[in-house]
Amino acid sequence: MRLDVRILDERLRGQMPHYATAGSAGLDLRACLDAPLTLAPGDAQLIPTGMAIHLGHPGYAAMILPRSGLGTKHGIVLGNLVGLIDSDYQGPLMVSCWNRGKAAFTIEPMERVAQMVVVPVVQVEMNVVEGFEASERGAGGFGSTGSR
Ligand SMILES: O=c1ccn([C@H]2C[C@H](O)[C@@H](COP(=O)(O)OP(=O)(O)OP(=O)(O)O)O2)c(=O)[nH]1
Ligand SMILES: [Mg+2]
Repeated sequence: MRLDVRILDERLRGQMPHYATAGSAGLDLRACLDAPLTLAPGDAQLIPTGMAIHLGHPGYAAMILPRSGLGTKHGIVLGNLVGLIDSDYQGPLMVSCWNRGKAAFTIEPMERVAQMVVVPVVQVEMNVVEGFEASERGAGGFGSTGSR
């Protein structure tokens, strides 16, 4: 599908988020920083991606997720764990970068810091009931099926 995007940082032109391979799910988002940003262990900073998107239909959302390399090798994940972008949001797309590691990490301007996945959404209407039709699981959870 086509996604309306506004470029807010001219440096993005020519390096717009794109699918790195034919089968990629995520579009890498760049840190539109003016200077390198060092995150001390435990620090989080909201970083602009240099663009705004408008999904424009309640049947879609976008999720911002960590990149696995940065997350596992350097502890750079997201301050909100997952970013959820509403279909009617038109403001600057931001990434909260959190250094959950033990060493400082420097994010360079225009480095790819996270990835965005567009997903389908079902909006529901709450239907209040007194009880549920029986299911195989019922209220079992939190390991109820065993751990091995
Ligand atoms: O990582 C993120 C998370 C959110 N947003 C933007 C898009 C999203 O549609 C909006 C609101 O996000 P959310 O609903 O998660 O935050 P909130 O704290 O509930 O704010 P609001 O009261 O504005 O909904 O902020 C981002 O740019 N990056
Ligand atoms: Mg909200």
